[in-house]
Amino acid sequence: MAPATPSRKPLMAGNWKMNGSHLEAIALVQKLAFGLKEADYEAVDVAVLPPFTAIRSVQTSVDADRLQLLYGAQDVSQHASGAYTGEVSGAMLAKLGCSFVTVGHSERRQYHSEDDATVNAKARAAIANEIVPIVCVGEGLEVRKAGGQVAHCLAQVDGALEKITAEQARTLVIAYEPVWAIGTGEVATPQDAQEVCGAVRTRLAELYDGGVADQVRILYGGSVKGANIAGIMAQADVDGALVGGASLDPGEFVKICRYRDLPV
Ligand SMILES: O=C[C@H](O)COP(=O)(O)O
Repeated sequence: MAPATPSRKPLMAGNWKMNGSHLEAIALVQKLAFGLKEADYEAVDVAVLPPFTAIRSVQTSVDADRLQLLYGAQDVSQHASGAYTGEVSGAMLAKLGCSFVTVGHSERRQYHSEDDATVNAKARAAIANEIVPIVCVGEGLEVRKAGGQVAHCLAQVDGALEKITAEQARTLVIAYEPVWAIGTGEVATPQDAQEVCGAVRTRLAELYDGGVADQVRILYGGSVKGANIAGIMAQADVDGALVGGASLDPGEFVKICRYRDLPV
């Protein structure tokens, strides 16, 4: 199912990371389906990003119950097919109905040495299969302490978007995830999130045009939960969240999707 994205409909994407069996994934989807109402889906796109082993089960649950829940993967091979042991291609993910795939997550950059060229190749592999890449950028603590967060993230954006056309860029999602705020309980302030997300949008206008910049959804990620989402979503250039730990708790994730009801 293609995500509905007219005029930057907010997107809440739950990155489950390496958690849960396919059976636990089904249970989690069922709980989310029970918690999320029609009005929620009208207000926001909601997506889950299970581990590869659970995507087929999520697809079956979504199809069987005709859920409006979108789903995707956490990684994609830069190659189309062939002798790449352990890798999963964009075509395979497309066949499973994936709408999204994260590329360039800091955990892939850090633990699998993925550089901007690899992130770019993966983003293009996703696009070639009509899957929307969620391109992740973000600075580590040292860069943040030195005040280099904007330059660092913009360089990652430039690298990730090489050879991606304006037409392709329109549907992109970019996620700003300061590495020091991932899974640490340290949340960037709403102003920190806006500073980088706003700079990314300006860069999109420079790389492409204002129309593209207006359409691309820019998410914040890093220790997002019900208690802080409303303030983050109040920022002009934040269009949603990439949620890790809190997305494994269906009650908390539903609360995040209903950020409009929460105090800023
Ligand atoms: O992809 C999600 C991010 O890495 C954030 O994870 P977190 O919400 O557990 O901090």
